[in-house]
Amino acid sequence: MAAHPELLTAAVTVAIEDLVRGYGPKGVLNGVSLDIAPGEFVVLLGRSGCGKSTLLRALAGLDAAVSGTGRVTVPDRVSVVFQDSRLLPWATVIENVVLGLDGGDAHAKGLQALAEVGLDGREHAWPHQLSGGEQQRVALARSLVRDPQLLLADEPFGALDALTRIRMHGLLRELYDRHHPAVLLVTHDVDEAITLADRVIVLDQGRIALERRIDLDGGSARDRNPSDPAFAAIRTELLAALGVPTGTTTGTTTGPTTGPAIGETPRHDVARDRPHDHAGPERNPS
Ligand SMILES: Nc1ncnc2c1ncn2[C@@H]1O[C@H](COP(=O)(O)OP(=O)(O)OP(=O)(O)O)[C@@H](O)[C@H]1O
Repeated sequence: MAAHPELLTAAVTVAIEDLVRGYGPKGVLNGVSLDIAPGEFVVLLGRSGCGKSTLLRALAGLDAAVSGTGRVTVPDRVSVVFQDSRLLPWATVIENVVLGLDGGDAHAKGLQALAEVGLDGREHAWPHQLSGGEQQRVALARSLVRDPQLLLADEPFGALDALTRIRMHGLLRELYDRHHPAVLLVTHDVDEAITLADRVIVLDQGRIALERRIDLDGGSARDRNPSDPAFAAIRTELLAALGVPTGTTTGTTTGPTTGPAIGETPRHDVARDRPHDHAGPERNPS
């Protein structure tokens, strides 16, 4: 979908108007309208198959094969991070980060981005020499080096172990606070959504079932603790919107060390099965 920069105002970085998408006769998105403000961190939450990735792919311009109507307005600089890092195996870390980047300062920018994700000194490594978490750090560096106005992230931490995932939450928030792009992040994980988002959108059967602003932060410091009763209340609300009864464990219980204590509501992952492997054209892999 083409960008329409003339329509973007200071108040809106993304505008989605009555988006309908389907594969063949199958309806996937059934009229989604959503605006994202500049610098707003929006998390899209929903069960497997509800259309999260389809929406994200529409914003990334990766839905050429999908029929539909509606209008999507995105800024010029959009970066995408997927669940797998999609690094080129035959290119070094720095080559992956700066691939396609113009300008004589590309290398320096790449090194700076790698330092920001904690990988200084690893620029000459090959992707296979990195852990999964490190590969996702490279993917983040590759997206940030392009100074995106919009960062799209499709379950970027879904394949990582619980501890690495928590570290990546911290890193992503740090990078976000420094660069402040608008973000749309897709996840199954309710606690991840509450931890990261300014606003959570619950998608159900291709429609927005709930929009919830996350207003947990008192002062300037961001301190969201899954054991906090206010956090737990939002979790209950989101789970209800997802049709999950309170107190029910519905999937993996990869509880973080900062997560609920024993006896409290367990971590909820609303996936019913493994996420799909989204094969298809990759116009803008970073
Ligand atoms: N390339 C495709 N061809 C046909 N159907 C597809 C294709 N990609 C997705 N679908 C279908 O569209 C629906 C929505 O898929 P989508 O990947 O957007 O869901 P999702 O919410 O991201 O799921 P998950 O959390 O499991 O990744 C699913 O029923 C899926 O089977």
